[in-house]
Amino acid sequence: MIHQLQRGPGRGRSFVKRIYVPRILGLGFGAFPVGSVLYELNYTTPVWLLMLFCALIWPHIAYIVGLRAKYPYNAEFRNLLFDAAIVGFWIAMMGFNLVPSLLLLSANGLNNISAGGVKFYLKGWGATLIGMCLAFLIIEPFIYLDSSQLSIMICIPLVLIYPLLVGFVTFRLSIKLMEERQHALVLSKTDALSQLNNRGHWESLVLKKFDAGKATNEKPALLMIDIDHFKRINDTHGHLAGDKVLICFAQAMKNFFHGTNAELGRYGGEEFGVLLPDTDPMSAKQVAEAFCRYLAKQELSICTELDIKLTVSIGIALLTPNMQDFSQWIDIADQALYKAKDNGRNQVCLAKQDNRHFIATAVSS
Ligand SMILES: Nc1nc2c(ncn2[C@@H]2O[C@H](COP(=O)(O)OP(=O)(O)OP(=O)(O)O)[C@@H](O)[C@H]2O)c(=O)[nH]1
Repeated sequence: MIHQLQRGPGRGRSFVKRIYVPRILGLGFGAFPVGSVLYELNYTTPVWLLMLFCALIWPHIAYIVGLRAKYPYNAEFRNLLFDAAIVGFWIAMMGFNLVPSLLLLSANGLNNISAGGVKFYLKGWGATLIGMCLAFLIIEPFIYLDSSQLSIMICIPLVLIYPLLVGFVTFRLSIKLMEERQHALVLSKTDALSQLNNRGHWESLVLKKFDAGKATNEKPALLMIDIDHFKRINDTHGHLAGDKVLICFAQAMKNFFHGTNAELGRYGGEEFGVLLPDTDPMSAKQVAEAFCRYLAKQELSICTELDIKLTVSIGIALLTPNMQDFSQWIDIADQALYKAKDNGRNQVCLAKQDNRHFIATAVSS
C-alpha cells in the first residue's frame, strides 16, 4: 500500500532529491580510482570523455529526469539501475581491476539495498552485468586484476566518505519517518473538526482512569455535555455554520479547562465528554455549573459571526465501587445528561452514589 502511494503520479520527488548528493559524490569520487586504471591502460580521449560524462554530467541529468517524470519514484529507480550499469561498464573497462572494482560494487550495492531492499539489490546486479556486456561491445574482454599502489590510495576517499554519506541519508530518513509516525499517531487520536480527543481515544483515557480509580479509591468524575437544540442551528443557518459553532464550542471548552488535568473529548455529534481527575460530587457539580455560566458569557457571535446563545445540558457521574466497567460509568453519566434534557435543558444533573437516582439543577446565571 505504501509503495503504491509512493509510486503514484508526482510522488517520490523527495526520494529523487535525497539521492542527488550521494550520486554526485559517489560517482565523482568513484571517477578517481577508475581514472587511475584508465590511465594505466592508456585509454583514448573518447573513453575519458565518456567517463567524465558519467561522473560529472549524469548525476544532474538523473536529477532533472527524476524530478520531471510523471512518476518520479519509478524514474529514480530506473536511474539507480542506470548507475549500476555504469558501474558494470567501468569495471569491465578496467579489466576487473580488483580494488577499484570491489569498491564500486560495494558502494553501488550499499546504495541499492538501502533504496530498494534485497530484490532491488539483485536487480542492480542484473544492470551491472548488462553494463559489463555493453563494455564488451567496445573492447575485447580482458582481466587486469592487479591494483597499483596509486589506484589503492585513490580509493581511500570513497571508502571513507561514501558509507558515511549513505548512513547519514538513512539516518535523516528514519528521523523523518519517526516524525511522520508521531504525526499520524496524533491524528489517529484527534477529532478532525473539534481538534479534541476523538471518541475512541477519549474512551481509552476513561478506561485508564477507571482502572486506576478502582485500584486507588480515587473519585474521578465524568461530565457528558450536550449542546441544547443544536439541530435548530443546523436547520436555521446550515450545516457549515453548525460545524463552525462546534469548533468554537470546543475552543471554549479548551479555554475553560485550560491548566486543569481534565481530559476533553468529542463523544459524537454535539455531545462532548470531560474526564475530571480525583474530585467529589459537589466540586464536580460546581465545575459543570461554572462551565455553563462561562458559556453564557462567551461572545460566540465573534467566533461564529452568528447571533447564537448556546446552552448545554450536563450529566455527571463519579466513579463508584459498584461500577462493573468503564462503559457503565459513561452510560450512567449519559443517563444523568438525559435527565437534565428531560428537566428542561440548560441543567446540570448529578448521578447519586447508587447510580439510580439523579439530582438535576437548573443553572442560575
Ligand atoms: N453541523 C454539524 N451538525 C452535526 C454534526 N454531528 C451531528 N450534527 C447534528 O446535530 C443534530 C443533533 O440533533 P438532536 O440529536 O436532535 O439534538 P438537539 O437538536 O441538540 O436537541 P437536544 O439534544 O434534545 O437539545 C443533528 O441535526 C445532527 O445532524 C456535525 O459534525 N456538524
